[in-house]
Amino acid sequence: MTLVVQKKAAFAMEELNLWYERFHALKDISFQINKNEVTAIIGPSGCGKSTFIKTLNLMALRIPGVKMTGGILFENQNLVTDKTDLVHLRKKVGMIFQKGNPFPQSIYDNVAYGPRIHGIKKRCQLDEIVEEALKRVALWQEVKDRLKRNAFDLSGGQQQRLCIARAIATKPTCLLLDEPTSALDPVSTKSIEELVTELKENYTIVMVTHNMQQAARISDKTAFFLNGEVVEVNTTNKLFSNPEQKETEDYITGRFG
Ligand SMILES: Nc1ncnc2c1ncn2[C@@H]1O[C@H](COP(=O)(O)OP(=O)(O)OP(=O)(O)O)[C@@H](O)[C@H]1O
Repeated sequence: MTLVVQKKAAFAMEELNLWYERFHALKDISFQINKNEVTAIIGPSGCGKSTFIKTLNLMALRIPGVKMTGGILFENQNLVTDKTDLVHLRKKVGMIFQKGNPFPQSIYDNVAYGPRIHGIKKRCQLDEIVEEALKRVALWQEVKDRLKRNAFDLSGGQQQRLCIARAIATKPTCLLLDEPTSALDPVSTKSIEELVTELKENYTIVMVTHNMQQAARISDKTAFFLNGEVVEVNTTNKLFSNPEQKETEDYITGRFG
C-alpha cells in the first residue's frame, strides 16, 4: 500500500481496519488529520470513536484479540505494519482520558514521570520541565506552593489539567483526548476547552467528544463515525451547517444517537 500524504498531515489513515476477535469495529477508515488543528471525533455510542483514537498510539494493540490492517502513517512510518518504537510513539503522542487519572503520587512526580522515564535525572532540569508544563496548562499559580501534595487533593478540573501537563512534559507533537470533559462541571469544562484551543498552536489535537456543541466550539475539523465507518470528515463549520451526507444531518439534528 502506498499512502499519499499531504505535507500538513500528522496522521494519514488508509483503509484502516480493526477487529476485536471476530467483531469488525473499524472499517476501511481513510482520512488525514492535520498538524496544529483540533480534530473532533463524533458519533453515537459504540460507533468506534474510542477504538479509533486508541489506534493512533497503538494502545488498541494491547487488548488481547485485536487485529489491525491497513495504514496509519505517522512520521513517515506505517504504525500498523512497520516495526514501531512504542516508547518513542507514546512520547510523541500523549493521551488524556475521560477522567483525570493522575498517579497516586505528588503533583510534581506526576509531571516528572515521563521525563524521568526518558532518562532526565537532574533535579534542576526536572524542576524546569515541571514548572513549564504546569504553566502551559495554567495550573502553576494554583499549585506552586504544594507540589509535594498528593495529586488526588486537586479538584476534578485541576486533575484533568495536571494530566494534560503530564502528557506535554515529554514534549509530544500530538495529544489524544478521549472525552476529556465529560466528568467535569461547566466551569472546568470551559477552562479545558480554552486550553485545548490554545494548545493547538503547538500540538495536533484529536478529541473524542459526545458533546456536539463542544465539537462545534473548539474543533477545526470533525469526523463523524457510524457503525465503525467514517461517514464524513469536513471542516467543523461545514459539517454542522451544511453536511454532505444524510446520515450526518440525521445525527447532528438529533434524529438518532
Ligand atoms: N475490548 C473490547 N473487546 C470487544 N469489543 C469491544 C472492546 N472495546 C470496544 N468494543 C466494541 O467495539 C465497538 C466500538 O466501541 P468504542 O468503545 O470504540 O465505541 P465509542 O464510539 O467510543 O462508544 P462510547 O461513545 O459509548 O464510548 C462497540 O461495539 C464495543 O462494544
